[in-house]
Amino acid sequence: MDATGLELTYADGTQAVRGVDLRVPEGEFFGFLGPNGAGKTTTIKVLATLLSPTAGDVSVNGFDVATDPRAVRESIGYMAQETSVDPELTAEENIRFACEAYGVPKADRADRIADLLDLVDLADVADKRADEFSGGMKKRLDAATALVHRPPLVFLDEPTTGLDPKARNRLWEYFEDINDRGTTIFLTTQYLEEADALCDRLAVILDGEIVADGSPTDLKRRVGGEVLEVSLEDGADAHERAAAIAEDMAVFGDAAVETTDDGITVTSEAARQHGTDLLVALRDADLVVTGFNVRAPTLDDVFLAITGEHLDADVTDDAVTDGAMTDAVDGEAGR
Ligand SMILES: Nc1ncnc2c1ncn2[C@@H]1O[C@H](COP(=O)(O)OP(=O)(O)OP(=O)(O)O)[C@@H](O)[C@H]1O
Repeated sequence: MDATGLELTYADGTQAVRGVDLRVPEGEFFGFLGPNGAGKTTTIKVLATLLSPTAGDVSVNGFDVATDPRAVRESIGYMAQETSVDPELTAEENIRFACEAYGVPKADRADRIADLLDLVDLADVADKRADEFSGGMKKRLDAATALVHRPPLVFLDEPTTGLDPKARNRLWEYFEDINDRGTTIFLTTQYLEEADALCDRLAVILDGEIVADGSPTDLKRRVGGEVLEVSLEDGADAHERAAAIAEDMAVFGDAAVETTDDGITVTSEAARQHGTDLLVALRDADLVVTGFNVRAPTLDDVFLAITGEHLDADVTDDAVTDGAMTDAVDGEAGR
């Protein structure tokens, strides 16, 4: 898909997406990362023809969203943030219904349904009603219904939000599986770990604009160097003093220094080489170091470097607990 100068302003004047350029080649696992309200869903809805862009050119699978929206819709899968499974129907019936809606030829339906139930690991509960399913199972069923017409490109809008880590990991497997089979994936997420684990390439959106893009490795490299984590005794005052000392040390160049709950972090090319110099300087200032670690940057460091803020969407915060199905049925613990 290709978008140039994409803009979407809502009727109330909210400029949700402002001049976005995006190109996702065939076969890529692409991640669209950003905090709540950054413009991810708005962008995906334009790409899936659910909203008309206010400005810009967008083509999906070679079809223009403005002039050929029907062809676009027939050539994509779309998994919305809210699951679209019908709780009154069984897993199999939900997929059968999607087959009818997407016009899958009658002769192909039985095989297609069996394949998809297998793919999302719901074959054993094919005859159970979806209202008995856990949040993770409903999401997997939803993913299956988005794939019935074998689209070459699938849009997944925050598919794992609210799921516990185990349910989330199972969904990841299916996404990787369909990507391995050649399906292009456009995934929005606010989970850095998810983006890192799955995506070949990422774009970070903030306030409707793309502020960075590249592979997870590229983005981490751009942070520059490694991250030195120093834990300190005492409270915020000591952390501030330690941060000031690190900032004054010429060996760290223009390092990014941040205070944390435990102490400070220093991100610098010289983190490893001059870490001990920092420890000596802190000791000389009567600051007591209780821990010390040098690590590679994470995507959270990337986000911090770009935006000055952490993207702290913790996947376990609001883990889905609905659904009556037991772990024994689904094998999905920790709900
Ligand atoms: N129908 C609407 N009318 C007016 N403003 C809207 C509408 N839908 C979304 N917005 C606003 O547009 C901006 C982008 O929202 P969007 O839902 O695209 O963000 P998002 O990155 O998907 O966030 P989330 O993770 O919360 O879904 C936000 O400021 C949001 O409040």
